[in-house]
Amino acid sequence: MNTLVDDAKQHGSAVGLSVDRITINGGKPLRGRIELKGAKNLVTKAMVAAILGDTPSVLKDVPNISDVRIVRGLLEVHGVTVSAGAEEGELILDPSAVETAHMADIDAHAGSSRIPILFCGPLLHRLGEAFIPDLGGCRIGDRPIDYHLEVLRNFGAIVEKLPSGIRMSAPTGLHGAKVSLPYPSVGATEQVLLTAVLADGITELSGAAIEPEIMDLINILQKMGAIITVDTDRVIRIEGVDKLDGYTHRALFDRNEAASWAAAALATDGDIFVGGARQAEMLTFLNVFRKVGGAFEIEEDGIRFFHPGGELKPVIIETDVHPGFMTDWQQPLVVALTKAHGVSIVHETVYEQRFGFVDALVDMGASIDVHKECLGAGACRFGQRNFQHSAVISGPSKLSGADIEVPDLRGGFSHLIAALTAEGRSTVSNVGIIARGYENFITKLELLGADFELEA
Ligand SMILES: CC(=O)N[C@H]1[C@@H](OP(=O)(O)OP(=O)(O)OC[C@H]2O[C@@H](n3ccc(=O)[nH]c3=O)[C@H](O)[C@@H]2O)O[C@H](CO)[C@@H](O)[C@@H]1O
Ligand SMILES: C=C(OP(=O)(O)O)C(=O)O
Repeated sequence: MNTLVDDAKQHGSAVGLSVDRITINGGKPLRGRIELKGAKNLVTKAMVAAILGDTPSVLKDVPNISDVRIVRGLLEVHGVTVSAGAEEGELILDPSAVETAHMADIDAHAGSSRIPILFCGPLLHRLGEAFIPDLGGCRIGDRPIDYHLEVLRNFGAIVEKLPSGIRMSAPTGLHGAKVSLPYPSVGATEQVLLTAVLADGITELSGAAIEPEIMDLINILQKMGAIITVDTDRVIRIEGVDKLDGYTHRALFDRNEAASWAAAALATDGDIFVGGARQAEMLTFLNVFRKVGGAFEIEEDGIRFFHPGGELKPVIIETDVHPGFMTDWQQPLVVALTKAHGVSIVHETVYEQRFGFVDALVDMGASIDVHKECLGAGACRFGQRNFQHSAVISGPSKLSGADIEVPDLRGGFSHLIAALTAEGRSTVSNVGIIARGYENFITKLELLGADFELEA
């Protein structure tokens, strides 16, 4: 079987989604209210952090998405007992049996998520060794792990690459280090945090990523007993401690999901109240949303995103690390930009191959050209390197229904939006991939009044 189809089925079935395809009758505005839970990009890391505690942790607002299921499976293989708490979306993670678990089944869970790499530090602290199977995640570029491995070597880990994955050991323990990242990688920053908190001595990380999800992970680690200082200019200092306890924490809301539904409201001429969304973590998105012609109202319990009428306007966006315009926001927004009057440019500077999803939009009638030149304010790491990383979107275009296949998580959500705005019927297949990061997206579409049928 084709791996993409296989992946889509696995992700879908992990959350009880038994359909592969949705047939959508487009042209109906999405209207109504949906509720967010915790961020995929925080919750999965918070689950790993529980391994570091001497006592159980309680994580609230955990979404029912397949990446959470995968991390849960990995934790259980490592001896962490994971059970449901009293409230919906609450997980209790008890790491007391990690030392006695055996690691024979580990590659049963390989290949579906990028999180296994973050088990290294916690397992090295608890067991003195770790084995990391091949990593999954969205195919949006090469996604190397060189920064992670270099960071772990700096802490004193011995890294051995095997055909089946990577084996690590720390025969003399892990020691605080001065670490500098060549690019503010989210994952590598988390690697440093999860390793440094129990390492012997002080760690100074420069070139750190400072995404809100990382700040929330720091909140969690501090609750556990860690000492972490966030300085100006992307410097984070961690004073290693001897032991950490479990935590109780309500996860930060999923700002990527919020931005996706906001884009859906705009593209479909709709009006969606996204319960749980907050302004502070979405400032950059909200500015762009307003410049395109979208409107929003910030309430205590969420944000209402709507199309206020009138023409949408083109924008020039450059994706970037926080506090820039997040790379995971561009795909859903590009669909709305196909309706803007004029030429928009999206310069993708975080991942080198994140425009695979536009082919389907072009088949549906969008006018989008992708270029290898840097068409943003400045050159990025991908300039002069043959990566098609700048998109020029000329609008407005009328999209027509088509048969389209979901290529990755955010590209998949943008395909759903495209089908919802298009004239006529579209069939979107491999929708299981969307379950990696969007909880109950089918139910939410129903709540918002979308006209669709599910196909097995
Ligand atoms: C599960 C999770 O939280 N995923 C998010 C995380 O991914 P992830 O943590 O994988 O992304 P990174 O921030 O690490 O990647 C950013 C850039 O650094 C490069 N790089 C990274 C590590 C490394 O060892 N070597 C290297 O070259 C990557 O190829 C990429 O070009 O941040 C991305 C950027 O905000 C988001 O799009 C993802 O949704
Ligand atoms: C790229 C993404 O996730 P991951 O890093 O898990 O593949 C995403 O959330 O859009």
